Amino acid sequence: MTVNANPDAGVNTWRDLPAAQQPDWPDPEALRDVIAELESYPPLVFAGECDQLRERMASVAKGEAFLLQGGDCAEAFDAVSAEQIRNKLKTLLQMGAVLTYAGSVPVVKVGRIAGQYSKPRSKPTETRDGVTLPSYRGDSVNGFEFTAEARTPDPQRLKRMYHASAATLNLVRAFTTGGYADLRQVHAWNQDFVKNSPSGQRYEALAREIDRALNFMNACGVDPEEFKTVEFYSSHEALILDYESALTRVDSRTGNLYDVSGHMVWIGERTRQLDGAHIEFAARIRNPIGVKLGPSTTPEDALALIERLDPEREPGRLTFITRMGADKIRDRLPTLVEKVTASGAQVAWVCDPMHGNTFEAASGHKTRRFDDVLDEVKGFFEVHKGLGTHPGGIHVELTGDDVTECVGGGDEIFVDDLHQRYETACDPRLNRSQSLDLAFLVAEMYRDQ
Ligand SMILES: O=C[C@H](O)[C@H](O)COP(=O)(O)O
Ligand SMILES: C=C(OP(=O)(O)O)C(=O)O
Repeated sequence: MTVNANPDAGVNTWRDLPAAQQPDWPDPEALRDVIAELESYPPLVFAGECDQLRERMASVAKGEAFLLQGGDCAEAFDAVSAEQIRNKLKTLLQMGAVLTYAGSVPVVKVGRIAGQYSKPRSKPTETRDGVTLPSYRGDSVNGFEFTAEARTPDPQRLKRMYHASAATLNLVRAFTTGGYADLRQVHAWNQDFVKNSPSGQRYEALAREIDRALNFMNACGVDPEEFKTVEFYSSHEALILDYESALTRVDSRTGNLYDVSGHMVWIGERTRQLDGAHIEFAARIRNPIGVKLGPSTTPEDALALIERLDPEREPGRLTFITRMGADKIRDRLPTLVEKVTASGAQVAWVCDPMHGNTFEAASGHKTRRFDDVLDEVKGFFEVHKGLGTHPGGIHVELTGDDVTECVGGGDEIFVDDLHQRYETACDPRLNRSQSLDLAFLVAEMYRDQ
């Protein structure tokens, strides 16, 4: 059970510090009313589930498990549909099955889902044809449409984020525990991918091996019930601190604070200032925490983050999600990993191969090359292999739909195809086939490791 946090519990200490990337809410009183209402809402997740994920992440940090974290760049209110949620989940489960088999380790499955509604932006405003308006900051803040009305931050959207997250999580829980996620079913989807897509055929041998392994388990009399459910967790960037702190509660078992808006939350590259509000907020809660580390991160930054967020050096508490770019990972990551390892901290190292590899195509679309994404993951594995440390997982922006946002992949998307189904509201995602491609290729890398 969690109960509302009283102000003395430390949930609001971030308010005294500079908070980057917060919206300019036009009406502070309206915001206060929304916060008060959110504070009265029931938790979206239980503190005990966050503890369980922290234990799973401890296995990742110790080299005994692999993290698969993925989902939309920005979830959208009008995409809270059974079909879209199912497609995303299905893709993640298919990727998870391949990685589990090839890596022979448990795969911890975490969605960028049920709360990923807020976006940090490079620029506070956007100008089109001489008109300047606030940038789109995610459906939790303002609308995507380029009109003054849509772009004005509206705190009522924070309540919509809560309800959209609740509806999504409800369906995810139903799918993952109600039989839809049965491993044999997931494997059958993978067999379809291998059989029916040109890129899938390259993975026929691996798919056949998985098939034989499942048949073997069956023949050994493994209880089919064992295959029926899957552990799946939610995560999002803890960006809008008024929302995150309104959903922070005291766990009645331990007296600790938990952000019950999601199981795991992460702090982004643009908001991880050591003396800033986001790190202060993250330091107060007991959820497993991720921090994004871009190419400018120094070993001193990483060690200071550990000191603030994981003073007890507890495996599972802190995950470093590196997003260096394919051209920098082999140069920047080794020193970070070396110095952190030498300090005795046991963090989980996870590779986000998306955010360091974005560029603008001639058509004006923001895109990423599948080959760069793959190369960053390769670099990540190489660095860890060289240092004898554990490549703990991948963090990917993806969708279960056949969008055309990233170029390349086995069923190749060309720059000229980008306009066909470019649906993201912010950054380009891997589509279903590119995501499965990535899973099979990462599985091969994990094996070689
Ligand atoms: O998803 C991450 C960030 O929100 C995004 O990369 C920022 O994009 P921008 O540079 O278009 O603002
Ligand atoms: C904004 C994001 O990433 P980063 O903080 O690494 O730029 C993100 O993952 O949505």
